[in-house]
Amino acid sequence: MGWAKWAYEAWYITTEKERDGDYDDGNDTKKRRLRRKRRWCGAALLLLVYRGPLTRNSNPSTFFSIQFGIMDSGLVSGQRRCSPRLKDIPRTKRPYYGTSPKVLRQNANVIGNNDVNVSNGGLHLDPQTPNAAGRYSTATTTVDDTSSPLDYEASVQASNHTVFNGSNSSPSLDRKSAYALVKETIRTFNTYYLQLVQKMDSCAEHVKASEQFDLKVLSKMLETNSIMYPRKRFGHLPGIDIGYQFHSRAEMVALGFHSHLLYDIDYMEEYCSEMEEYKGLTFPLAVAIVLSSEFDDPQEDSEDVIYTDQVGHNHIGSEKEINNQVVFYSNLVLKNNMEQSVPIRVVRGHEANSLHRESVYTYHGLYKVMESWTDKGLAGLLVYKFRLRRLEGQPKLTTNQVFSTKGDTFGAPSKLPGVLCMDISGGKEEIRIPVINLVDDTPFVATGFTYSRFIQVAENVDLPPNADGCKCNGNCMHPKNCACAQLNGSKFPYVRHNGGRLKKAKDVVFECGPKCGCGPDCINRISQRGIKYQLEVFRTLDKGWAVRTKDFIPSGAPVCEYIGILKRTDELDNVDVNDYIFEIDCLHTIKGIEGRERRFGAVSVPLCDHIEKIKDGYLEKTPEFCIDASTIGNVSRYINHSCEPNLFVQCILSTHHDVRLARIVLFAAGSISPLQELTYDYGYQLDSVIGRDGKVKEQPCFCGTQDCRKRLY
Ligand SMILES: C[S@@+](CC[C@H](N)C(=O)[O-])C[C@H]1O[C@@H](n2cnc3c(N)ncnc32)[C@H](O)[C@@H]1O
Repeated sequence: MGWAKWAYEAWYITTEKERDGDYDDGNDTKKRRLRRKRRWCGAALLLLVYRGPLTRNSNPSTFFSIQFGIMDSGLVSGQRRCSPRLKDIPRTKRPYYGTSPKVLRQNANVIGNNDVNVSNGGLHLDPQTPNAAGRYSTATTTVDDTSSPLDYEASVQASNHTVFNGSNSSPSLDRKSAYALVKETIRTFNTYYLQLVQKMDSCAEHVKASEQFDLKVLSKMLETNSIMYPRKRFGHLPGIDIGYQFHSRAEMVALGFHSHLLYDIDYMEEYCSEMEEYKGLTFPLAVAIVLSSEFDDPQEDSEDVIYTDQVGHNHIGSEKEINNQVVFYSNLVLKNNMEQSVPIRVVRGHEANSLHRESVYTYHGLYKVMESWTDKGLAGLLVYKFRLRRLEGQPKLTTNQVFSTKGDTFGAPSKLPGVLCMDISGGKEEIRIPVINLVDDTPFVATGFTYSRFIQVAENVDLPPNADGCKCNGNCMHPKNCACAQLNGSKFPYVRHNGGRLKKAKDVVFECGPKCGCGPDCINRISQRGIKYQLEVFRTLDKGWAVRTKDFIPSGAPVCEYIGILKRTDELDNVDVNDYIFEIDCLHTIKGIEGRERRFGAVSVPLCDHIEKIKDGYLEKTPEFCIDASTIGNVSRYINHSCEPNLFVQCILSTHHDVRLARIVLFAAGSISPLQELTYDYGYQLDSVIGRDGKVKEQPCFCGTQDCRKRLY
């Protein structure tokens, strides 16, 4: 560990120094030396992190390459939880609520799913294992037995329906496991990240330290066997479809999609040619390539890209000496891919132009290296260029994905086509919320509805008095001294990062309130600051109005509170249809009353004494109170349901401590890219909605996700 510490510190210090401008004296040699030093330190650290074999390459730009360690693949049957709400749904169709990645991985193995193939050396060409990857590979061998096992063009054609047409095919267990596992892996990554951020929260410049955090988080993921694809493999990775967006290079490493934080090309080394499944192939061979934002590619939307190694030259010999490029590592790798027709996963990165987002990387699909040639690069020196062409038969990226990839979110509302209202809040929110309809002629009618930022309370509801608060001054700093933090298990539930993020969903979050000594900037008041992301109400084809974000939203960030009139639920008994009711069922979900489940996965959080004391028998089957947003509300009334949502519901107590009247705040369940629709799980029990005629009402669900339960209620 001494080595790791040395490498980490050296890497950290050099990065800091460069950021602080310590080397910014116009001395290029000094800068180059610094970068090289940092690269060495980073590589050494990564090497230690991955604990894999070290191979020495002649090109300093790819001096070390990293192989993931092999994981064990013990066959242990994973259990899926089942509540009464889900009892009628076949086991394979039940929604996924966040079992640990480990259990999912075990499930994948138990069902013969080779999605996460950790035991056979990483290649998935076994015709006995029918999974997305298996079908793909099997198709290759059966379509044309004489073709190379890596003739991906044939396999793409043959497996079009199973691999690519996700939206049209019914969800299969293997696909579901892979998608769920991707989500869970990213969630684990975010959780570790936020835990680390919290540890560092007292450090002033922590916000900028994301690269160092990434390394630590990835090392923790390796320790806990949480990397989704720990072995490198060719072709598509199940669960990661074309158009999938990574929010950092580290996310790609966490998933095992591309295992370098720094280099463009991820490749398999020479020793792989000794493996049975790769017999006859010449290595090194690239598996994935990241075309970064600096990458100058004039043909952005074409099917071809021209790639030149970012380093561009071999820095062999003295520091100042820059040689012509020779066909070695990154170039050799691509040449090998070209000569053997082995396609490469291509990811394209773009700098963000919106709040809190650094970059986004979109998976564009499999590309084949078509040709290579030499050209004049910097100072007239020789560089190798490669033309990569997208394999045919792969779906095109949607407009949203392309826009999002470019960090472009359609510009100012006034310039947008189809704008029906410039600001639904009428100036009440700090950021305007436009309403847009690009799909049909439906006008936006807001008669009978008043926008409000704050909850209104019905006359027959008595709010409890404000609870005694903490005695902190200014900002609450030390959880041990803060009475509110103590209610949260002696920890602050939030970290300051990106304007405040909830570390993980809890049964209830106790925030500081009116009687607390702290001010509005206190870390324990994150949900009280109103909407800070650019949201947009838009028309959908089948779900009416919906809400999407124009900004990147980091996981755990508060998005909006469900606003409306706080009412007694029994008042609604005579109402026929009201689509805008939110039952405050915090206690019911915590205690599993009437089959209600905890809302955000199986995250086990200790119940605080206060809630523990409430006896189950005391609770009505239906929550006593609800928030009715039919006549008064905010943007959250337009947020639709999804069976795989990107928001989660968090109960929050910030004035009184009566959980039956808790505030309902929606938080980002993962990183949310611009232009994604915002959704949460309404959590209806099936057959729980009865019409006036006494018959069970059914509402089909159009969320369109892989694991859709098909009914809203
Ligand atoms: C709170 S409102 C959401 C906003 C609503 N779409 C609108 O146009 O005002 C809830 C209603 O939206 C529709 N809805 C929401 N999510 C849906 C989904 N996944 N599938 C079908 N309809 C949905 C249902 O009619 C539901 O009762």
